[in-house]
Order: sequence, then structure tokens, then C-alpha cells
Amino acid sequence: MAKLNFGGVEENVVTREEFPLAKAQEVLKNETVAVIGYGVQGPGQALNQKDNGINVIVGQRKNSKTWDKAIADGFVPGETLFEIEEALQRGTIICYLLSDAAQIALWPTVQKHLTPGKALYFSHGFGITFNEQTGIVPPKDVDVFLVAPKGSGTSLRRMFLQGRGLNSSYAIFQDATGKAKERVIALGIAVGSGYLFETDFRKEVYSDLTGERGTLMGAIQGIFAAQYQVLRDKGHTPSEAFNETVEELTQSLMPLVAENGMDWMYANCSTTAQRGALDWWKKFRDATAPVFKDLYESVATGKESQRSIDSNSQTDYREKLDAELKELRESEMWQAGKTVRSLRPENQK
Ligand SMILES: NC(=O)c1ccc[n+]([C@@H]2O[C@H](COP(=O)([O-])OP(=O)(O)OC[C@H]3O[C@@H](n4cnc5c(N)ncnc54)[C@H](O)[C@@H]3O)[C@@H](O)[C@H]2O)c1
Ligand SMILES: CC(C)(O)[C@@H](O)C(=O)O
Ligand SMILES: [Mg+2]
Ligand SMILES: [Mg+2]
Repeated sequence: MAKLNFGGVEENVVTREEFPLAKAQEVLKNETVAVIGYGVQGPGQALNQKDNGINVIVGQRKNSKTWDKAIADGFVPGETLFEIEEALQRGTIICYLLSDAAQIALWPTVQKHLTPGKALYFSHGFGITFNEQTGIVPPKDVDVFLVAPKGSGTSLRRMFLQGRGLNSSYAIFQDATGKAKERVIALGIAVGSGYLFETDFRKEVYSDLTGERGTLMGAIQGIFAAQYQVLRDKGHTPSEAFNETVEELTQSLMPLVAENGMDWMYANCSTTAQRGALDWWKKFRDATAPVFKDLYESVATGKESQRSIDSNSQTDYREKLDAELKELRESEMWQAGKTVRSLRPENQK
């Protein structure tokens, strides 16, 4: 395991160089990896494993859209695609990739098939960490671990096809066989991770829930909406407001940050912009820090997990989420964005 210096702190990471695909294939050669659920992570992880030569099967409800999607993706009913229970029975490693809320309802069925020596794999620390809310308590004689790709399953697949790799975290909750570590790292490589960093279930879920509610998804939309509205209220057109809030960020500036860090992006902007950004970033930090503290508290006390379980366990949760997404999509800001995107040269016929 490589020890790397992250801004002055030493951490363990597993790279593809030290744990190449051939080693992952060797570790997993006698395993049947059953991917249960074919939503967002399911397809990315199952297809990457298939392309990496791993013996992977998919468990999904028949007569569902996702069953048909699995067939369209090359999984074959009766060979590599099964009803959930049959996949659970066949799998030696169960990748539990239903939504976090749905994992609760199916848990009694999964538990039945966790015979000694099998492994239970998650992509989130949710079910185990919040077990008082989820009831997910695995038997002692199975391995329990996670590989959590740090990004959407859609990106996991896209980056794999581009020969790149999303980074993932991994954690071991229970090592019953003595082989949990080589199993989990082999799976991490097999699902297409670029590299893997170590964590534990609790830290994974606390940081993940904070990140997605915070800067990655929730806060970013909030900041966009606030700035867009101020510009609109001051008489700027929708296209101007959208460009100065979103389009320039995603098209020009974030790729520079991704490539070489914030200071480098700043250095590639005018001295006027640099002066202003350097003066203002701390005000934004100080204004938002209390909200981030509240958010972390809400995660750590189990409020966020409970809210997610309560809303996503309802039978009409999908319709309700879709309605809220529609509200975003139909807002003036994102409608302006649709027109702006259509004007990108690569989107013009
Ligand atoms: N979405 C992501 O990109 C992402 C990223 C990192 C980690 N994760 C984690 O991966 C896991 C899977 O997340 P996801 O977003 O892929 O899930 P998802 O919401 O896309 O759902 C996955 C599958 O669950 C099925 N499902 C829902 N309710 C069911 C039920 N009652 N019985 C049987 N099947 C049911 C759906 O049909 C779907 O095929 C979660 O633990 C999540 O936190 C997701
Ligand atoms: C893709 C994310 C936001 O990183 C993941 O955590 C999720 O829950 O979908
Ligand atoms: Mg998440
Ligand atoms: Mg995440």
C-alpha cells in the first residue's frame, strides 16, 4: 500500500500499479459477483466488471424497465441475469446496490442467502452505520466491506470507457474469512476505480452525505440560484445571468481547477478578477460555514438518514422526486441554461 502525502498528512492509497487488474482477476477467479439492483451504480459497476473479465451476474426484478436495460446492456437471462433471489443464491459476493431505502425492505431476503464465507458489499456506509434505522445487521461469518465510487455511476462507466478511472474509497466492516482485504481491493479495481483510499463505514457515510448536500449538489445549486436572482433583479438578461453564474464555471473555469488547482485557475484570469476573488472568497466561507456545521450535525445525529429513509421508502417516492426535479428544470435559470447549452458549437448541427 502506497503512503502518500496529502497536504502534509500521510494516508494509505491503493493504486492500479500495485494492484493491477490481473491480480484482481486472480483474487476473484472463483467468485460469482452478484450485482443486486440496476439503477445508477449497478450498471456502471456490473458492466465495468464484465469488461474486466470478472464473473459477474445481475439480480433484478423481472418485468421492470431495468431488467430490459440489463438485457440491452448484454446481460443474458438465465446466464448472467436473474431474479433477485436467484442471484442472491448464486452469488458468493453480494453487491448490494439497491437504493439505500430499498435495501431495508429487501434485507430479510438478502440475509437468508448470506451463508458462511460469502461477502456482502456496499457502495455506501449508510445501511451499516445507521443500523438502528435500517435494521441491517449482517451475520458474523460473512465479510462485509464497501467500495464507494466518488461520483455518479454514469461517470464511473464513462471514465472507464475513456481509459480513465474515478477514485473510490474502501472500508472493511467485518473480516470473517481473513480475505476481506484482498477481496475488497480486487473489487475496487474490478469496478473501474482509478485508485482507492482507505476509510471506515461511518466516515464514508458522514462525508458523503455532507458532500452531496453541500458543495457537490445542494450548496452549489443554492449559490447559483442566489447569484442568478440578484443579477436578474438588477436587470440583467437571463442569458447574461446564466453565463456569469453557471456556463462559464462549467465550461471554462472548473476544467482549469480540475487540471491544476484553484490558484492556477485564478492565475489564468485577469488581475482584476484575481483581486476580487481573493477579497471575496473568505466572506463566502464565513457566511456559509455555520450552514455546513448545521449540515454535518444533521448527518451525524441521523436526521439526514432518517429523512432519506422516510421519503424514499414511500411507494410514490419516484414521482415525488421527479416533480421536484421538474421544478428545478422548469425554473427560469435552468431553462435559460437549456438554450445556452444548445448554442454550444458542438451541440449545433
Ligand atoms: N447513484 C450513484 O451514482 C451512487 C454513487 C455512489 C454510491 N452510491 C450508492 O450505491 C447504492 C445504489 O445507489 P443507486 O443510486 O445506484 O440506486 P438507485 O436509486 O438507482 O436504485 C437501484 C435499484 O434499486 C431498485 N429498487 C428500488 N426499490 C426497490 C425495491 N423495493 N425492491 C427491489 N429493487 C428496488 C431500482 O429499481 C434500481 O434498479 C446506494 O447505496 C448509494 O448510496 C450511489
Ligand atoms: C454521486 C454522489 C453524489 O457522490 C453519491 O454520493 C450519490 O449518493 O449519488
Ligand atoms: Mg451519496
Ligand atoms: Mg458520493
